Amino acid sequence: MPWEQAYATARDTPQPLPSEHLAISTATGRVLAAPILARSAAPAFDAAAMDGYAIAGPGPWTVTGRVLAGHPGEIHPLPTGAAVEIGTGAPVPANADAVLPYEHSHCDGPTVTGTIGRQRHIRRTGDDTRPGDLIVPAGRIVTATIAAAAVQAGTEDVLTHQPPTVTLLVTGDEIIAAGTPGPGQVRDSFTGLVHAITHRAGGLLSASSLLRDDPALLHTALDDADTDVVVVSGSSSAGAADHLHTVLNTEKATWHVRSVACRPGHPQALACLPDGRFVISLPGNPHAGLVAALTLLEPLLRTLSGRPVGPLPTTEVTGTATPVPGGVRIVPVRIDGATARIIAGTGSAGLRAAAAADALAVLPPRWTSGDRAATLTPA
Ligand SMILES: Nc1nc2c(c(=O)[nH]1)N[C@H]1C(S)=C(S)[C@@H](COP(=O)(O)OP(=O)(O)OC[C@H]3O[C@@H](n4cnc5c(N)ncnc54)[C@H](O)[C@@H]3O)O[C@H]1N2
Ligand code: MOO
Repeated sequence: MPWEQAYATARDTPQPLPSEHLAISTATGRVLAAPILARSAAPAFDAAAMDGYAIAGPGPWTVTGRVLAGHPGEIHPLPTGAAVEIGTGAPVPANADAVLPYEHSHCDGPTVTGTIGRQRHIRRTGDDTRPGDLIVPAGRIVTATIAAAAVQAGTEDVLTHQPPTVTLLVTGDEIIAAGTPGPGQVRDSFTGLVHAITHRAGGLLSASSLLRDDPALLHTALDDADTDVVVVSGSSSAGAADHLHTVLNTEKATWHVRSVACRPGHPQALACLPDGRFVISLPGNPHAGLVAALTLLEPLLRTLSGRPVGPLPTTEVTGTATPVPGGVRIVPVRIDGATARIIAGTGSAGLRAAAAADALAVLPPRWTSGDRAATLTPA
């Protein structure tokens, strides 16, 4: 399958997960399934914008009391010719015309004098937001600022898409989770990468384990994975220890992507189990696995989580790369202004070039230096 079609299939095959009500304080990072509307006005009452005196009518004024923010009890209307000392954020008595800041007023015993300027220094009820006003539309990711604006407007719970949950199964007899590899062993490179890409795409990596190359173990682990998506690293190819395709066929999975015309990463795959769980196969070579995670896992999770997947950015790419007949070559690049330069010495196993890169450029079959190419962003 062409690389572009594989990316579009991962993006377009799933539906966003159902929505659920959440307390706004726990909704940061979720995608809104419904707009946030103001439940109450902000400010909720006429409030002083300065410390000073609330005054009614023409001066001089007689000070009759003091109102600070959080004032308990009733606040009486201010008779003409009267003033109350007032603090910023305190409710302004009815009938007050303005707040005179301390620095624009003079107090002599019970009498205050001063000049009302152009500014009245009163924040009127609903000046910022009225009940029913749109705070943000559906589809936006809840940020801390959106959450703060929502509570300011009296909205304490929101409707958001559920985040897709992910299980990672790292296969390979040679793979170790930590420490220094012994002879023939390889330290796992995928758990951190899959965690970061899952998180960036709005998902949750809720389980992760290492599996020996044994089809029965893979079967059981797939059956037991109680998540929306199962990611399997390694075991994607044709070797005697590569069981994933056989196991998925036994499970009667539907293949959506099975081998992609790209290097690195051609054995990557996307399938769906009969119960609706998605399985993504990341080739074991770490650079190939990274490419596959950006090609299939990220767009799949973005759609499941309700995030829009816009067109990939493109940039002018310079340098040399070996073309892939009938497919795309994916290369790490350093971006310098409007141009991306290919980092030399890249293969499908090592990640050093990808670590030094700002992006991975997707070079089409007839690409020559200076042509534009789509880019993916490593996590
Ligand atoms: N006869 C063929 N052989 C291979 C083909 C092919 O088309 N025909 N494709 C090659 C390509 S391309 C890739 S990519 C790999 C894919 O291999 P698998 O997904 O089956 O993975 P393994 O064989 O288990 O491992 C390959 C390689 O990656 C290392 N690896 C695996 N998991 C991890 C991990 N978690 N962290 C770090 N490194 C890992 C593993 O040690 C191997 O070196 O197949 C080619 N062969
Ligand atoms: O996926 Mo393989 O070489 O294309 O690493």
